[in-house]
Amino acid sequence: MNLFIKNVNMLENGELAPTNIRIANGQIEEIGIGLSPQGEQEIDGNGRMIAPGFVDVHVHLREPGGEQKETIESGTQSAARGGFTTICAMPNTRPVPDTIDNLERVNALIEKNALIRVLPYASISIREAGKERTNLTELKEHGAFAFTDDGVGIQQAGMMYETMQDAATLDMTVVAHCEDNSLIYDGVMHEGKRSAELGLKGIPSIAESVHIARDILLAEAAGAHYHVCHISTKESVRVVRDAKRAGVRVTTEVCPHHLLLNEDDIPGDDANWKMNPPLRSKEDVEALHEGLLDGTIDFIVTDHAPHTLEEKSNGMDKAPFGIVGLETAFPLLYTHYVETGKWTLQQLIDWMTVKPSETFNLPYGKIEKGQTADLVLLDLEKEQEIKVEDFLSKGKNTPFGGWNCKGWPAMTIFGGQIVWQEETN
Ligand SMILES: NC(=O)N[C@@H](CC(=O)O)C(=O)O
Ligand SMILES: [Zn+2]
Ligand SMILES: [Zn+2]
Repeated sequence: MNLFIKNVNMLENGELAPTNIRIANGQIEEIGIGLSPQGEQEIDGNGRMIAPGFVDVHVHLREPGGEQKETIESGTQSAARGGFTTICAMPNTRPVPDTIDNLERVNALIEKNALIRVLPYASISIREAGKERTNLTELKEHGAFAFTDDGVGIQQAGMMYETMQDAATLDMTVVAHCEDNSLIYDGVMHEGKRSAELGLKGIPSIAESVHIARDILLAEAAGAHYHVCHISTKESVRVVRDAKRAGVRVTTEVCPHHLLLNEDDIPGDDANWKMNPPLRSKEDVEALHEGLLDGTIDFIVTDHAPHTLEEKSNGMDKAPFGIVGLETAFPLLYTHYVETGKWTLQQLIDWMTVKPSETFNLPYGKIEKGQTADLVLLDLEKEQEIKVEDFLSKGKNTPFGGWNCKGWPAMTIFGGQIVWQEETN
């Protein structure tokens, strides 16, 4: 069924302007104020905003192997509810997509169960164990989006360097979770004032920044595109900024929670506040904001990391790292930064659509004639509390439960099909 989306507002040069969109055969066929329906199914936007479907290159879907936490089906439902139409699945699953067979298994599961586009990462090392490198050429041929061992850092500089050399030849990106294991000291939160107050072990900032500095020099030598995951410290921002100035092909991403929260917000020994990297200091958060605004940080990702209620009820010391994020990212950022005038709506939309797409050469994140019709209708006026029981994700692990936000997705369209819409009564 073709769609005619009428009475919507679209960003044009930073301003919202009324328009209509005709969708045929899954693609955007026409955009314009003067259009009228030609027998398509009509959707009345009622003046709400239409944006490109969001793109998130950092999502943990847990399948195969972690289906009690999330599945490709529940994770993509959650993504659709959050307004996302393209997500990239991290490879810290069981098995890890580290061989052709294991990657093809993921491809088959995506084909069968995904509601939106899922692009799978393949790993850098076998089982993400950091011992033996995977065959990047084969994994690229079988559809790997990029290469990463997210969840752990690559400890050996030599392994990272060889990976980057291969990736440069293959024109692929190396995506890095930066964490030097010799600098973690069994920490469960940021090492600072708050960890001392709570009597919990801290992860120092250098565990991240030292790895980024090392990798930037390796990327320069190898001539590879190197992308830093979930940047969180002020030193990391400085190092990436300097590297960009020096002409190194480095890009990076930041998560909503690292922009919105700092260590002082952690109320106590509650694992809904435990994630990797941890919530850092106020100064770190300020540096992340500066980095985003000056282009050092390229875009926003959720690092959606679902875990079970049981695992997360074990306190900071024992619970796994990670929080969910797909269903709260846009409302949280819209409410706290666009509504308050700190960012423009265009900036936020770009950081969630066209910027990640451009960084990874993906043909998504824009509303243009001939583009695949991946769209989200946003109700910027709708105000509602974040209720974990409403999440379509199996993961309910978030520190944002009970927060009141504006700017909720009302409908998500993927490839010209409605894949999610808010319940109206
Ligand atoms: N971010 C997290 O705290 N956890 C992630 C792993 C990761 O992104 O490093 C997970 O897989 O649970
Ligand atoms: Zn990570
Ligand atoms: Zn991650």
